[in-house]
Amino acid sequence: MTDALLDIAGIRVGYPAPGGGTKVVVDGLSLSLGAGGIGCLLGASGCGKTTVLRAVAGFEPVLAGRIDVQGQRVAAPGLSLPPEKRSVGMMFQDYALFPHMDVAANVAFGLRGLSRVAQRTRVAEMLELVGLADRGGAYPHELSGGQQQRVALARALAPGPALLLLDEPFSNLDTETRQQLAAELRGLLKASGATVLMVTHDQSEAFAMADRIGVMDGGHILQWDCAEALYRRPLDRFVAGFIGRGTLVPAAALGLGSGGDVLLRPHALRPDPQGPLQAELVALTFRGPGHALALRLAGGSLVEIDIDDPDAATLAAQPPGSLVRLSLLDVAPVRFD
Ligand SMILES: Nc1ncnc2c1ncn2[C@@H]1O[C@H](COP(=O)(O)OP(=O)(O)OP(=O)(O)O)[C@@H](O)[C@H]1O
Repeated sequence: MTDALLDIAGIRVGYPAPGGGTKVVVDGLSLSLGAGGIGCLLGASGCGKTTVLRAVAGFEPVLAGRIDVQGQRVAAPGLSLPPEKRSVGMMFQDYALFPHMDVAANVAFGLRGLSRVAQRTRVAEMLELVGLADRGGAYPHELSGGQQQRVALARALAPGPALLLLDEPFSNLDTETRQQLAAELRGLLKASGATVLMVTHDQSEAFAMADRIGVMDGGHILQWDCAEALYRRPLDRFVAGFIGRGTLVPAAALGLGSGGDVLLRPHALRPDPQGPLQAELVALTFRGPGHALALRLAGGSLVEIDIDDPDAATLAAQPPGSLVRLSLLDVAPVRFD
């Protein structure tokens, strides 16, 4: 055992297959989170993110591997502690607030073991934490989506779980509210001291929320790292393509020797009349702010780079098909064999 608050080692999780047997959807997955850390599983729909949360919460057994919470084994083959014995709280995609209960009663829902006075104190603390101290008497339909989400968070945190699981916490909110709330929710979670494992398919949410992110594909974590490391030092081609904007191009197309492919980020190349590289101009598009320049490199790779307004003004006079000279700014680009 380690001193991590959540330690998942090599879990396999599956569902009954229609024709009999088991369809394995998570395999050989490991991660570990220290107390107070926020971890996030990031991946496309169907890659197994929710299944991992369900296994940690105690709704799905593990077929191999183990899960420890606070040093206690909660899941292993043949062992599955019931959800209520795991000290794990969960906030689901749709919040599922009780519509006929006011905010205070919703938050008190998981506190039935406490005295009335203790319940009232804890509810007040939680509503204070999420900035809704004066809304305890309101009903869910009287609140905005963002406020409802904060009530759901207060309800999930109220019993003081060692670990909080958040499944797509922003899925009900419009894009603008999401951006604003991701940073706010991170602040609330950090203030609460909770250890959190969340899932999302949205990279900007993962970046805004998490200390560590696991990029998932096909039931595996390909890389478990901080946002910056995923962007700057992706360990494999899938992560390189999935995180941030960028294109893998043959090293030779950028005048770099010894083969393989290079990850070209949008700021890695810039127009430069004295530059050593040459590419064909495909299109110049105003993005607001800045411009995107689509280019065809030697060998045929199509790439898009971001350029400054002065460079765009110079290139605006050049027709598609003309040649553009370039220099490579990224002196040590990420390479794959
Ligand atoms: N109860 C179930 N029975 C059978 N198969 C299931 C069940 N739940 C999920 N699956 C399958 O397991 C795979 C992983 O699903 P999961 O919900 O974990 O993915 P996800 O990454 O969370 O996707 P999403 O973002 O769409 O929720 C999918 O192929 C899904 O169809």
